Amino acid sequence: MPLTLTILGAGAWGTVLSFLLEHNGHKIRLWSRRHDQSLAATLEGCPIIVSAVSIKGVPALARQVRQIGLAPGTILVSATKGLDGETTCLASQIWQENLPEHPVVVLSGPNLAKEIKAGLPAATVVASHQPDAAQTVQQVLASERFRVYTHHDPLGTELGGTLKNVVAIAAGVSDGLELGTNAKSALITRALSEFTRVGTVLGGKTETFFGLSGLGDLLATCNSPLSRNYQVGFRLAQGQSLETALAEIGETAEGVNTANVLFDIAQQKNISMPIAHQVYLLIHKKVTPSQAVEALMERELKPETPGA
Ligand SMILES: NC(=O)C1=CN([C@@H]2O[C@H](COP(=O)(O)OP(=O)(O)OC[C@H]3O[C@@H](n4cnc5c(N)ncnc54)[C@H](O)[C@@H]3O)[C@@H](O)[C@H]2O)C=CC1
Ligand SMILES: O=C(CO)COP(=O)(O)O
Repeated sequence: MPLTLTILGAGAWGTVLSFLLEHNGHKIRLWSRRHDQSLAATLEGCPIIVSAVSIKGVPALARQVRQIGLAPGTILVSATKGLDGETTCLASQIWQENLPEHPVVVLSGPNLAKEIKAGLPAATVVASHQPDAAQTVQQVLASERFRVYTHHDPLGTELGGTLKNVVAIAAGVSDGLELGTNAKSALITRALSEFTRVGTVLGGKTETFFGLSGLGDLLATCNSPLSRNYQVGFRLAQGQSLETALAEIGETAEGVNTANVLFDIAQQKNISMPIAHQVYLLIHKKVTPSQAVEALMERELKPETPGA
């Protein structure tokens, strides 16, 4: 049955999600902070609200939506991949705190917006503690060009999509320095162990990090110049400053903020995150790209323990 749905955030991802939903026959109200639109009117009567704003916009927007109020049963879908700098919370946690009575569904997967916009096939995950809500979103969003899987681990699903952005910066550095395929394979594999380690401490399930929203998204973003986070790393390796790289990319690269928040989390919880640590040092100009590689290669020798 065709529905009227709201998408909050008219950036690259919000726009492509609206194309996918319109393709399935649904009517879309696309809200942007830049347009003179009433948020209350945009939300009214919509059974599903999709948020695709950058993490920095989520806390204020979630408070606004709470003040307006939603009809009982309205589902909130969070498509943001980031960590809030102030609270270290994920976007879905911010939404759930503000909308405690409403089902929250996390949407995350290897989903480079430009490929999906071009009509290329892709798959994603919708995860929630409320399986009915995840199934509803699956039915509404799935099509012959966008395969949607449900999942029961929203925290792990969202962490996979969020943590891989930091690794994508490192992968961009690796390619920018022309370190070759062996180096990048090692980087991606060790990074998967690293983010499984922090992800499970934060409450995600180990197996989730080996699925579409973990390994899947890691492979997509670490191997595609379409990834803005990869582009940040690539440009840093070519000698651009972070400020120039971000300005030229022009869209959100969540990995930069995530590296900062992750550094605080790793310190607080005493978790070893060597790759994320070097990314943090690099974006703060404490090491050069070559020094970051050297530091990773010269760490104390140890046995390999995949996934840990
Ligand atoms: N572009 C992609 O391929 C994908 C992006 N994502 C995630 O979706 C989120 C949005 O990314 P994009 O649309 O690509 O970025 P974008 O830079 O194209 O758009 C960002 C959106 O967030 C809004 N926004 C930014 N700061 C805000 C603030 N302070 N208050 C309110 N709204 C604010 C902007 O107005 C815009 O609508 C990010 O978390 C990203 O990681 C997830 C999957 C794929
Ligand atoms: O999350 C994404 C693909 O799944 C988009 O990656 P970037 O934000 O690095 O472009």
